[in-house]
Amino acid sequence: MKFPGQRKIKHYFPVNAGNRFDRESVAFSHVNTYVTGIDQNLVDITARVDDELLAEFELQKGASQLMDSEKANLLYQRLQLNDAIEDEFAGGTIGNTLHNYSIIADDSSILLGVMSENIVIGTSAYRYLCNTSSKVDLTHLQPVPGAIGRCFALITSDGERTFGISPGQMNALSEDYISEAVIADASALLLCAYTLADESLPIYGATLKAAELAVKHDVPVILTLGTRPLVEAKRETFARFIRDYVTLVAMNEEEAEALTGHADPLLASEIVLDMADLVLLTAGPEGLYLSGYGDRSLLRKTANPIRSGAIADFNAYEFSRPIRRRDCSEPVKVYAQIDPYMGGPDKIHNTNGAGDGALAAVVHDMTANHYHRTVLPTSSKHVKPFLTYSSFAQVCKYANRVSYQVLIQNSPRLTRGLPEREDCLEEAYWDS
Ligand SMILES: Nc1ncnc2c1ncn2[C@@H]1O[C@H](COP(=O)(O)OP(=O)(O)OP(=O)(O)O)[C@@H](O)[C@H]1O
Ligand SMILES: O=c1[nH]cnc2c1ncn2[C@@H]1O[C@H](CO)[C@@H](O)[C@H]1O
Repeated sequence: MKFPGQRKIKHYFPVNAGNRFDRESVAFSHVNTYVTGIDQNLVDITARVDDELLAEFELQKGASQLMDSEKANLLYQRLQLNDAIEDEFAGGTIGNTLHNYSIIADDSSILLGVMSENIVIGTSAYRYLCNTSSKVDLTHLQPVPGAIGRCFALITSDGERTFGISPGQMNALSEDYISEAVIADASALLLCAYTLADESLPIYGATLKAAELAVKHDVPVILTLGTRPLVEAKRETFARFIRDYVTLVAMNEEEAEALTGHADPLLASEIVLDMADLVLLTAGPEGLYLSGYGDRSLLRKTANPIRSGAIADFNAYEFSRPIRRRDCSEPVKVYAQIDPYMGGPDKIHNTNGAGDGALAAVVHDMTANHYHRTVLPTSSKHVKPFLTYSSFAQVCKYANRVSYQVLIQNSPRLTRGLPEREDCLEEAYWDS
């Protein structure tokens, strides 16, 4: 696997500068890592629409919502008639994150979900397979006799995306297709709130089984919250699930407010830290926040100016590395924030998937840490079971950079990794 943001070799390798053994054991060892995750497999049908069309089809702007197949077919016909469809491309919040992880980390991932057993050229299933990185292992998917899901990703002129979901058989995933071996050896298990929305669906049971196995095998569970109305409707259920199973929660500001009642990102993160160990909160043009725990004796002071918001001096220890609360002798909440990379792209056509991109970067840093610990358990990097390889501040930079890449591509799935060097930046950007 590639190490995250290998811009400053000195910063990442060798860990103990000049130690030839360390360098060689890293270079020559063949440790296989991968992450896994469960998704409602679907394709994104991206189309440009106006607010009137959203109103006509009773779609709540900015949210993800289910549509019955009659309405979905009518919408599809209308979009075709208006020549509004830009793309039909593999989507799904976890599918995107695994794909992007595999692209930026050059490492494997295993996708769990359903796939049509008969693939016909041009169908959603066909497109899904065509647009997924070959590093994403699709051999554990459950075959189903019908179609996978369709997600109408409707983009309005303000760049906002609204999702209408026609589920097909995307929720048919049975717990029989959740293999203990796959979960036990993974560096992380990625889940989304969407598969926890309806207890009567098979995919709900599959998600619960995967989460239980992950906890049994001490594999970090990562939960991304999906969409505000769902979090509002299931607030208590999700809070309980997070307390019981989740290490890292990823969400945007709206989902954070729905979960905690706080619109302020720092206050919302503080509350979520009482349920989980690490919180990624993306805030669109305000950048993103990464919050978690540091152990008091291992805290590292920032060299950046100290900042205050709803929490005073919140970034004081952003150079520390995140660790689970239970692994701290004296846990201290640590916060970091970063503005959009380069201020964000000049023009944003479509923000779809920018949050998934940020999460893929955090997952990459966590997996790099797992890999390094497996190869070099005696390294000074592993005096404690840290969750990431890099500091809060560094992970923020990386997540922000990957989001930017998604935004300039206008598509949630990256076609290639990040450039090795940032020509537009001074090397110093990657220090610290
Ligand atoms: N308007 C913007 N200007 C600059 N940067 C942006 C803008 N919107 C998003 N970003 C960047 O993308 C990151 C993630 O964006 P956002 O908070 O919109 O994610 P999200 O709502 O979870 O997206 P999705 O659910 O579609 O994946 C932000 O942290 C920021 O770095
Ligand atoms: O209900 C859903 N289940 C799974 N994925 C979804 C759902 N709604 C939207 N997305 C996915 O979220 C991605 C951006 O984060 C989009 O690519 C879309 O496919």
